[in-house]
Amino acid sequence: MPTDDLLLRPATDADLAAIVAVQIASREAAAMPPGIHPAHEVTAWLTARLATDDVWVAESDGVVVGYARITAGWLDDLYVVPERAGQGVGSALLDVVKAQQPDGFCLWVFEMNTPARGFYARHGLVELERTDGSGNEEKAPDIRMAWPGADPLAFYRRLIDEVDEQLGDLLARRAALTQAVQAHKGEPTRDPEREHEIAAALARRAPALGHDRLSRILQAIITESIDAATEL
Ligand SMILES: O=C(O)C(=O)C[C@]1(C(=O)O)C=C[C@@H](O)C=C1
Repeated sequence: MPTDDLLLRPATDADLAAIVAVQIASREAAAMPPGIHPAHEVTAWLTARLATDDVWVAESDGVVVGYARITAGWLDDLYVVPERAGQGVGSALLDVVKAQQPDGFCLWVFEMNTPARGFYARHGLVELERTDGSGNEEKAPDIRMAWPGADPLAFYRRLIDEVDEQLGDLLARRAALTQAVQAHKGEPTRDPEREHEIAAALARRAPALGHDRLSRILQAIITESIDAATEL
């Protein structure tokens, strides 16, 4: 069916039941881990989200066939009923999302969901980072993708600034711990075996960087932490 029959409009409270049904049907048919919330919990969740988030529906002949849910900088949900998959409904909704978030946005997609990953890649989204799934409810590996918007450099720099806020806090905490151990030892001493173990642990969390690079990064962090304490 062509997409010229589609009406794209902001959702209203009256769309709640339809949106819940779209999400459940779409998830069941998609290459995703099974939903872990029963319908009444999905309903409660989306009721609250409708009040706060920017939700758009795609309507065909008066029937909601897909929806997108947006929060600042994120596309949180994009679901299309299985009967209308591959017919441009998702693309039309994604165009709405791009128009609503011209400065770019991120989303999480399950690694196993290769059709969705291909769809997003075809629409200009890029892969940013991967997780082992330990941080999501389904415990399934996922991928953060991004559409970098009108000014990609500014978009990526904003994301770097967000991560560096956390990195700065972590470096301050780590330096304080190095300094505490060194103070306990009484004089600055290095323990290469211990540093090797730490680099190995870091490499398990950041395999793309690998042991040798992380070892050099760790060296710099420890050396600078010790130096900072001696300069106090
Ligand atoms: O564990 C120690 O012995 C420390 O002094 C701490 C620390 C670190 O900051 O992790 C610093 C220097 C050593 O070479 C090894 C590790």
